[in-house]
Amino acid sequence: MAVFTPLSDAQVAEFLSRFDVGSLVSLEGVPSGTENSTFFVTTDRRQLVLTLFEQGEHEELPFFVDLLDYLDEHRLPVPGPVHDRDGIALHSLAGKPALLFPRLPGRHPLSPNLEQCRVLGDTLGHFHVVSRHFPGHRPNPRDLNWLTAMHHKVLVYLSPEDQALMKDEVEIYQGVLGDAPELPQGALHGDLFRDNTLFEGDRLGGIIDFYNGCTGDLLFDLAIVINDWATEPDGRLNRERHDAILGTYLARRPMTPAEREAWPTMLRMTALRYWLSRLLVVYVDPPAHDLTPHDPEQFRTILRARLEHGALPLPETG
Ligand SMILES: Nc1ncnc2c1ncn2[C@@H]1O[C@H](COP(=O)(O)OP(=O)(O)O)[C@@H](O)[C@H]1O
Ligand SMILES: N[C@@H](CCOP(=O)(O)O)C(=O)O
Repeated sequence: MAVFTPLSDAQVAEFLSRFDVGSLVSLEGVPSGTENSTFFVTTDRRQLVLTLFEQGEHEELPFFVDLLDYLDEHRLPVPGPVHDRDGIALHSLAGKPALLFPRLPGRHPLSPNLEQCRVLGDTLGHFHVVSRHFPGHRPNPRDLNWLTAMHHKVLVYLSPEDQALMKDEVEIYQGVLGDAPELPQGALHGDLFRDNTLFEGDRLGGIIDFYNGCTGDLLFDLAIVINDWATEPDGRLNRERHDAILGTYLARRPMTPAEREAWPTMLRMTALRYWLSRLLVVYVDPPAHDLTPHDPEQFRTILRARLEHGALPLPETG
């Protein structure tokens, strides 16, 4: 259950009256959210999603609005925030910052087929071509500096073997990525897991949940995608999904030589990023709400598999 702040029909009807979206017909809390309160709102004119921000840095919300507006203007499949009659998107409701979005069609592809992988790779490639010119700035909150600063907090909860693994890995990333030439930069989704996309058959209805959005190494975003979308339960890469995603991505945005060099390290670093963030949730900073945390072991397994088997060859593009 993840509606942390219940809303009445009257509150939402009054809220909607500043927007040109029609009148409230029905309001439904969305149970699957993890951080914010999300509602499906139906009016006599359209289907919408209302999000109340429960946690996080509220001063960063204008960045997310600007990023979504920018991507929407560039015809990426994202929920461009609905602006009111005065052009304002960000409001307050029940004492919480609130945004209204179009409701996008589709379901999360938990076992994506190869066409869905191709579509996702193509869309992310397009996203990154466009996002290189996004003028906003928000440093990546889960980059190597964060890993370096935070990994100490969980070491005490790990076996001696895992402590050594985590410490050695962070040191290697500092060596490899610290000395590398700057990688191509742009705006990132920052958490593009399967459950942050919606597909209707093979059509991508949209990419949602931009609250890890930031600016930084584009390769970081791509490595997150490969680790989530193209990994077998034993942590090894699934070659077909890997090639489907990277084939279409690289056709849109070929990697630079520095990115090719950094790629195996980036796959490991983004696996460790989730191993660590999930460990922090379990041991150090559990959420105020009673939600089942994601399993840290899954990303330890992925990290170990990347270490043991390395990266797969990158597919050739036409
Ligand atoms: N624009 C949207 N269109 C359709 N469904 C959405 C949209 N935004 C959110 N959802 C649904 O609400 C759920 C929770 O939203 P999300 O932004 O992921 O919340 P949280 O950050 O709390 O996890 C999503 O898994 C999805 O099912
Ligand atoms: N998708 C993530 C959750 C979001 O990451 P966080 O660093 O913002 O906690 C996961 O599967 O762990």
